[in-house]
Amino acid sequence: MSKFLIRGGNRLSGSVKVDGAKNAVLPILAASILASEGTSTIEDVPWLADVETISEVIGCLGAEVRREGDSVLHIDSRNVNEWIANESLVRKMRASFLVMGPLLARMGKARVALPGGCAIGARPVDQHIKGFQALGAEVDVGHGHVEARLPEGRRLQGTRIYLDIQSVGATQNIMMAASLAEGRTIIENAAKEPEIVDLANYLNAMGANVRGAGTDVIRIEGVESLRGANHAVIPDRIQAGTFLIASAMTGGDVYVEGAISNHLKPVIAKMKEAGIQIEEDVNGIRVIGGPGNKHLDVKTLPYPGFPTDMQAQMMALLTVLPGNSLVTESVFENRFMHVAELQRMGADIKVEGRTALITGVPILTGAGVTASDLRAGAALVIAGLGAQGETEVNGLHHIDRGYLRLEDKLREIGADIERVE
Ligand SMILES: CC(=O)N[C@H]1[C@@H](OP(=O)(O)OP(=O)(O)OC[C@H]2O[C@@H](n3ccc(=O)[nH]c3=O)[C@H](O)[C@@H]2O)O[C@H](CO)[C@@H](O)[C@@H]1O
Ligand SMILES: C=C(OP(=O)(O)O)C(=O)O
Repeated sequence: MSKFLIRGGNRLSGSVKVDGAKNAVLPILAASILASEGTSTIEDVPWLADVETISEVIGCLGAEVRREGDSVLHIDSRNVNEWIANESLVRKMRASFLVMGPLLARMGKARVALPGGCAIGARPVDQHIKGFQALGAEVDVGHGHVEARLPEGRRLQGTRIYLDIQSVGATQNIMMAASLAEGRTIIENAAKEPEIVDLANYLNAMGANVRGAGTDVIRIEGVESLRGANHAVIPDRIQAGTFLIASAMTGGDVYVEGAISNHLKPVIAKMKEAGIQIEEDVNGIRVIGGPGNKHLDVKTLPYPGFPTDMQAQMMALLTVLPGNSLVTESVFENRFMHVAELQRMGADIKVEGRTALITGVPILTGAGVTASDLRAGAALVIAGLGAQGETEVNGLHHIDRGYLRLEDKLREIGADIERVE
């Protein structure tokens, strides 16, 4: 088992480059199996554990996935001929469920294991299923699987779908399926995340007709077939936000190259509110100083609200801001697993339901801690960078799902961090 050893206290400084977004590339690779002609070339692909998993999932369905260099993938999906996704791979990663919509549209039937919950919540897929049913599929849920079928010889039928929750994954799965449906589909109360826009851009490059992505009404005119296309993945706003907060935690001066400030508005606004200096330009974001001198209230919400995927990292920073800060997690019901670990490092946090009250302490102290999920892990690394003494972060497989060479990147900007086996 590997772990990070972090000796806290170094001020971070310099420039760090953002990779392509994990949460954009996963649906894009799922969508690539919609192409019955041509090949896709996807650039700025971060070769993360999750990206490897989705590549294996589509590989088992008959797609040929070839890596070129560090960040390019070529996908040939012409021979996709399987309709059952590999169960052990799906169980490994929830986002594998995103192959359900494309498979159903391409093959007329699909079976994918129920992804189940994880450390942050139960994470049901009822909105995905509601979408497939509205598009004309018969859906059975049982024995740990979701199976969807179209009547013999029929295509999915365009329809109007109102999502009860602005679910990112359900919006993506329905968008992908509807791209090959007969007629027009309208998704109302759709999620508006930048990763949805990126998926729509890729689908449109494949020959789909998706309009309105990034708003809460998405219109999709179905087409008969899609072809492979070239696409460059958007920068990872969560990785970028993690570096911004890591720098602030150490009172550093870091330029996060490639970060799109428009995608990070709520994070930047909160950091400025805490008294941290942030400079934005077209090529990136610079954060100067920190950790800040004023407590904050933060509530997670669907985009463009404060991202739940930045909640844990922000909480790490709040542990050392003066006064009482409040964090309300409204997207997932159980995303406070990092609290107990931050407490081990001296943080003063009380949790009541979905709200955490954080009373700032002057400094955290290094301790042995364990990541329970991806962003909890990032929060513990941030805490370790600012803490006095040595912090040992275990559970690195969670962190590796979403951060490429995190320790190398942090070391390049001055952190004292190493991975030991
Ligand atoms: C791979 C990926 O892109 N993951 C992101 C995606 O996850 P994911 O797509 O799973 O998140 P959703 O937006 O679907 O989930 C939001 C909320 O809706 C609930 N829900 C969702 C679907 C459904 O059918 N029924 C239902 O009740 C979930 O349990 C959760 O409480 O968006 C989340 C919210 O921004 C992020 O934290 C994840 O990092
Ligand atoms: C929760 C996350 O990912 P996933 O939906 O893949 O679990 C995340 O990226 O923070």
